[in-house]
Amino acid sequence: MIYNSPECLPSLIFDFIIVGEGTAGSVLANRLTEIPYYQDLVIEAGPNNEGVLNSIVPGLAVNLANSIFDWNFTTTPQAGLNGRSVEFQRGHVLGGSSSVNGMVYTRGSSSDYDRFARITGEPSWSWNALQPYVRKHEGFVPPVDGRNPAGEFDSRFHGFLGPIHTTFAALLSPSINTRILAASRQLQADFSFNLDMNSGTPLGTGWHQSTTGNGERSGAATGYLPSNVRARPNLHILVNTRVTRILQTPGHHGFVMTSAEFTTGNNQQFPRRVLTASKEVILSAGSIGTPHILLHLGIGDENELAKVGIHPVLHLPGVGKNPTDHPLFVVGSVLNITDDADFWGDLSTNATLEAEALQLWNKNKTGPLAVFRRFDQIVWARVAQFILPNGVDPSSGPNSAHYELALEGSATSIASGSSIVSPASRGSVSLATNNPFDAPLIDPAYYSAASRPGHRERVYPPPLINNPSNAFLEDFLRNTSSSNAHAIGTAAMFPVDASWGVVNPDLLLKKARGLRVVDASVYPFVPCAHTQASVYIIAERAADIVKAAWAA
Ligand SMILES: Cc1cc2nc3c(=O)[nH]c(=O)nc-3n(C[C@H](O)[C@H](O)[C@H](O)COP(=O)(O)OP(=O)(O)OC[C@H]3O[C@@H](n4cnc5c(N)ncnc54)[C@H](O)[C@@H]3O)c2cc1C
Repeated sequence: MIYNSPECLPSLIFDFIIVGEGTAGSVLANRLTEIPYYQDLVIEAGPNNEGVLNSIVPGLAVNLANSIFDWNFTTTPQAGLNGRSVEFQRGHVLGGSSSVNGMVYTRGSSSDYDRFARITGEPSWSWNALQPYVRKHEGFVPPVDGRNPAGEFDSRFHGFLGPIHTTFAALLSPSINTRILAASRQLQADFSFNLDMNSGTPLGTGWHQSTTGNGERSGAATGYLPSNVRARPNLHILVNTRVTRILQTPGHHGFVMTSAEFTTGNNQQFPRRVLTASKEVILSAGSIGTPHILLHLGIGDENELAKVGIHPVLHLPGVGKNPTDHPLFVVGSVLNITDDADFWGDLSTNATLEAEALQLWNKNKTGPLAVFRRFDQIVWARVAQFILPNGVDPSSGPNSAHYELALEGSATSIASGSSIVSPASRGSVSLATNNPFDAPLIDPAYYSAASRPGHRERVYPPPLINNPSNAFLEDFLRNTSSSNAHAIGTAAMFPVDASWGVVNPDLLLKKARGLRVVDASVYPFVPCAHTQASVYIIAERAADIVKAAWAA
C-alpha cells in the first residue's frame, strides 16, 4: 500500500525500515515481504512512478532529466573537465534511478565480481557464487518487433523467470547493423563479434540488451512492485518523504542504529518524526543519498564532520570517499547510406514524426519510442598496456573492458556514446553544510588519474579533422565529457577486520548494529558495465543475507 503521509500508516511497529525505494530498495521491499509476518516500511523521497509516461515509454526517457523525478544534482567544478561542473542525474521516484535510466543491460566481467570477492575476503561475492542472483532478477522476453533473437544472444547466460524484463531493441536501422557487424568481422581482434556480452566476458562487439519488455521500460518499481506486491498487507510504502538521519536507538548496549528520522517537508522548518525498526534499518538511498544520510548522522571522517558543525558519533573515514563514475563523451561521423529509407531518421527534430511515433506506441507499443536510443551494438575493448597511466591496469582483469562504444546510427550519421569503464580516478561526496536539505558536494574527480586520452578517433561535432593531435583529443575529452551516471563505492564493503571501508561483506555498517547498506554505494570498484544489473544482483543476494540473519 502507498501512503503520502505518515499519519495514514496503519501500524507504527515495523520489522524493517528501508530508506529509499530505488533499484535496490524495491528488490528488498519485494523479497522481505515474501515473509508474511515481516512488517516492512519503505520511505521514499520521490513520488509514485505509476502513470509517469516519460518513465514508461523508453523513447521519452530523455524528458526525465531536470524534472521532479530527478534529484537535479550538479558536480563540483571538475579540474579534469577544464573547470566545468556537469549534471549528475539520480532518480527521485519509486524505482529510483531504474525508473529514469537509459535501460542498457550489462553485467560487467566475471573478474569484476571476483575482485569484489578478493577485496572483501568473502568468496560469496564472486561471479560463480553469484550466478543464482545473476539469473534471479532477469526475465528475458522476445524483442518487440517479433524477430527471432537467436544469433544475437546466448540463452545459457540468461534468466527467463525474473521480474526485470530484458530484450533487444526493435531494429530501426538494419543497414547500419549490417555494416557494424561486417566491420567487426573485418577488424577482428578487439572488435570481434561477441555473441553475448553478459556471459562474464563482455569484450568485443555484441548486440545491445536493454531492460525493456513489450515496448515498455522494465524498472525496479514495475518489475519488483507490481500491483499485487504493492497490495501485500505487510508492505507500507511512504512516498514524498525524506529521511534526514538515522538515529541511535536508546536502551541498548553499544551502537545500535534502528531509528529513522523523516519529514514530508522540504526544509528545516518542517516537523520531523522518528520511527524505530524492531530488526534493522536498511539504507538503500543510492551512492549519493546513502553517504549523505550517514554523514548527517555523524558517521564519517570526524574532522571533516566537525568542520561543518556536525557532532561525530562514529569515525568511519571511508563514508563518501571512493565514488567512481564512468565519464561519457560522444564521437561521431557523418554517413551517407542510400540503401536505407530510414523513415524515423529525423525523429528528434521533426515534431510531426514524433507525434506519429507516439501514436504508434500508443497503438501497439512498437516503433522508435519502444527503444531509448537508436543503438543496437556495443563494443567493449581494452587499450594497449603502454597507454595506461603509469603502466598500471585499473581494470579487474584481462576479460574486463577499459572503454565502451555504444554505437547509435541512422542513414546520415553514426555516433558512439563512449565511456571509460575502468577508470582510475576516485572522488568524494561530502557535506557543504549541516542542513540535510542542502545538496552534498559531489566530486567524481573525472580524469584526475588519467594522463593521456585512451584512443584516437575522428571527432564530431565539428571541426572534423583527420589527424588530431593528442593535445587536441585531450582537450576534446575534457571539454565535452559528462557523467554516465554510474557512480558507485561511497559506502564500500571491506573485510570485517579492515581499518578502511564502511560496511562488512554482509553489508552491515562497521562498528555498529542494526544498520545495513544495500545499494550501488557498497561496491568497492565500479564494474566495467552500466551499473543497474550489478545493483539487482547485490540486492537479491542481500535479501537472502537479511532473511538468513533473522532465520526466516
Ligand atoms: C540518468 C541515468 C541513466 C542511467 N543509465 C543506465 C543504463 O542505461 N543502464 C544501467 O545499467 N545503469 C544506468 N544507470 C545507473 C543505474 O540506474 C544505477 O546505478 C542504479 O539504478 C542505482 O541503484 P541504487 O539502488 O543504488 O540507487 P537508486 O536507484 O538511485 O535509488 C536510491 C533511492 O533512494 C531515494 N532516496 C535518496 N535519498 C533519500 C532520502 N534521504 N530519503 C528517502 N529516500 C531517498 C531516491 O529518491 C531513490 O529512489 C543510470 C542512472 C541514471 C541516473
